[in-house]
Amino acid sequence: MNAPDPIIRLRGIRNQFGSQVVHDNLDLDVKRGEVLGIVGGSGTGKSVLLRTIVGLQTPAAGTIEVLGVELNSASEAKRQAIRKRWGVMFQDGALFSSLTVRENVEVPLRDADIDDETRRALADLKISMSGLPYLAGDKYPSELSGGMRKRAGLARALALDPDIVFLDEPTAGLDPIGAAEFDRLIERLSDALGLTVFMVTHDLDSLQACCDRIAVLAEKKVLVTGTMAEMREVDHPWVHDYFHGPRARAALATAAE
Ligand SMILES: Nc1ncnc2c1ncn2[C@@H]1O[C@H](COP(=O)(O)OP(=O)(O)OP(=O)(O)O)[C@@H](O)[C@H]1O
Repeated sequence: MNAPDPIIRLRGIRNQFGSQVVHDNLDLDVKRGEVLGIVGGSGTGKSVLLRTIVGLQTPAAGTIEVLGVELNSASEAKRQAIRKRWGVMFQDGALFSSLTVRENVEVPLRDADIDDETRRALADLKISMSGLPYLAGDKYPSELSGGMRKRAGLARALALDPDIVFLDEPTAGLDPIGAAEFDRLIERLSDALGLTVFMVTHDLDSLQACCDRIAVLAEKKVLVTGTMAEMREVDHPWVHDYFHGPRARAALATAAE
């Protein structure tokens, strides 16, 4: 069987802020159905890369193809249609504070041609899929813990039954038990829904627990991609230190338990 086309295909991406070049000639393929972890030192442009793919940052050069559509040359209508095929969960959940959790999850569904009751039921379904208690739908973001806010952000990202979800540091700020639960949730959702997950993370436990592949950002590009085991064989100072450091050893030991 031929390998499936990449669901996301980046070629020659350049991002620059003033004289600071963040990405230069960056290429990346994300395969359909995989959970891809994006790692790299602080400031290597992981979040900028995520923002570039979802259209919040316009690159100075390069092409971004999602689901076979080159976004920068596509018509606005085509771009809009592709945008509905993905969901994004930002670090703090990025919820509207004046709306309840259910209303937040309903926001992406507002343009859909469905009645209020169906919209509400769909929102409740995504809330429960994200592991939140049923009553959480009536709460405001300020009434939730950080971990629950992240789950609410995930529920909103899942609102339109996306093909792809983008997660920016989903386990940052969670305690180890909450982080491990979140990893399991991502793994389950990806398996059950065939979701492609693009996850920016610093969390070696997450990489070990739920990523099929890892892409390392360094030297302004995707330096290397591969499995956790393959990363441990890479001869590059940052990659070596990261995947052989004490935290990597702890993550491997936890996974082996
Ligand atoms: N809107 C912006 N204007 C100017 N510089 C920016 C902007 N957004 C990002 N940068 C710069 O681009 C670089 C990459 O930022 P980015 O947030 O993507 O890094 P990161 O790899 O996600 O880092 P971290 O792991 O610390 O979150 C940083 O030096 C940052 O200051």
